[in-house]
Amino acid sequence: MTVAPSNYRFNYKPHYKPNQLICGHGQTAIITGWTVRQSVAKKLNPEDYAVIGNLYSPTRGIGPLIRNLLANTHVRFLVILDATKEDKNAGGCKCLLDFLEQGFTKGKSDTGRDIWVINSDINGYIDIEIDENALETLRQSLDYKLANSIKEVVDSVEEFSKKIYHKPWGEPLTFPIMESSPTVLPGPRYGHRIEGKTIAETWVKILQRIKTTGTIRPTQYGQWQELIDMTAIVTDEPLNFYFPSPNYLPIKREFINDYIGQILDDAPQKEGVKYTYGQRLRSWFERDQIKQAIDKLISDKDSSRVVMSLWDVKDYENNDSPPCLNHIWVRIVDDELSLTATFRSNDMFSAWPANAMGLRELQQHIIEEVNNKYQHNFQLGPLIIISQSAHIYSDCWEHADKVIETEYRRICQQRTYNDPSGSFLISIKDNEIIVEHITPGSGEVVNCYSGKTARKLYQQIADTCPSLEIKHAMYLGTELQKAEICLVKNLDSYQQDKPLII
Ligand SMILES: O=c1ccn([C@H]2C[C@H](O)[C@@H](COP(=O)(O)O)O2)c(=O)[nH]1
Repeated sequence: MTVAPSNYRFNYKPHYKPNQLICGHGQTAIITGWTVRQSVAKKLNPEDYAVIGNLYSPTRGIGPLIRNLLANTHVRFLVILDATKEDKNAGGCKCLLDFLEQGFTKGKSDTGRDIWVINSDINGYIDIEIDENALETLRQSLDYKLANSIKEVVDSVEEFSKKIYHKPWGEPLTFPIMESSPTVLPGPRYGHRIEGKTIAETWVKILQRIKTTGTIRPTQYGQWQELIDMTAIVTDEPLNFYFPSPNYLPIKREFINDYIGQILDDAPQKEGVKYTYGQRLRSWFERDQIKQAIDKLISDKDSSRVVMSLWDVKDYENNDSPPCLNHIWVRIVDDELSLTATFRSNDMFSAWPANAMGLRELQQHIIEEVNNKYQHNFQLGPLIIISQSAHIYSDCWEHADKVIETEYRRICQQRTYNDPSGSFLISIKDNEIIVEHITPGSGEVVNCYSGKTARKLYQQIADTCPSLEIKHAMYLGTELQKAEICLVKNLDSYQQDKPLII
């Protein structure tokens, strides 16, 4: 602290968000949270404050605020107005206070970038490009007061401005801003459901899902991108397998012919030779589990006990390559035989297509045997694969991106209108929007909604039918809004799927 030179007057120079700040000439920065900054400014003399600005969000706002403070080292005081309900909800002011009082630690952003995380119950971030020592010096150099009202802000600013002139705490500092375009989008980590007609189509959708929303994390094999408990449902893979032309799958038909034996056929146990799935299924537990499954279905086609186990409890001991495929379950419902396989760990780029084809072959083998012995004609149902750690290794990311680029859009353009949740017929009657929910097959009406606004109706429909397909749900939203416009404007021209004529 030094004695004030008689004519000191600072100019605050905002580097970030300049048009959102009210600048003055003092040494006190005022953070108004969600309170309108102009309503604070008009009670103060610009000679007494350095800057007045809002802080809405702890995740996006504290970073630029701190960058500006580092570039204006004459600011030695902060007054933080944490007054409104919005402030408490957003937590920005509280988080800023925690930065000053408790500091920060290195961590990761949502998209996996390194970042300084404020030591707070509230998520608050500061760019990693800002030097740690500079942040520490800033924390030590600022005196601050919390205010609950504009009056308290005015009192605190007056008190600070009476204080003796403080020397700037250092040279102004600026740090580069990394323009990173995040590659990972937010999304649920657990339990994705992906459906496709063929293994090839399902695979492309899997790659897209993991590459866009999977978590990037280090593993003993290097980095991978991962989602947990991904359920892939292949509905119509043909008997002799669909190989696209040109073939974008990571395997050829010849490889599959050989690989199928590894799932269906027994193999002798030899020391030092890795297990095969066939061996685990046919002999490892001193019984032929595939045969057991077939016999069980023949004796009780409705059984829900048709299970094959591949994980051996001894796999924890002396096995540095325990099986990835752990559990198979077969079920007949409505004369349709489905097979569900669970992998504890699944390399979705390189291994999943072969795993899926091998399992489809097993499913076909079971249905043939059951049909032969049972003199019945059970149909081939879906193949369902639950991949618990569904991952793509980093050395395949580029290749995966290429497959997504060329194939994913094409697959998305194949429009189908067969949402198993059914369809909705929208009309206007007696000054209300009427929505009839009909079954996918015979079109029977199973429910009816009515209301005057799209919002009320979409909320009801979404709550009642939460498994609607996403494109179908979005389409419904647009149709309901069209119907509402017709209702409000007294037009009797609403026709589902037809352009709105105003
Ligand atoms: O049929 C298989 C066999 C192996 N893997 C992959 C999954 C993992 O990436 C790796 C095995 O590693 P561990 O989980 O056993 O460490 O091989 C498969 O995806 N399918």
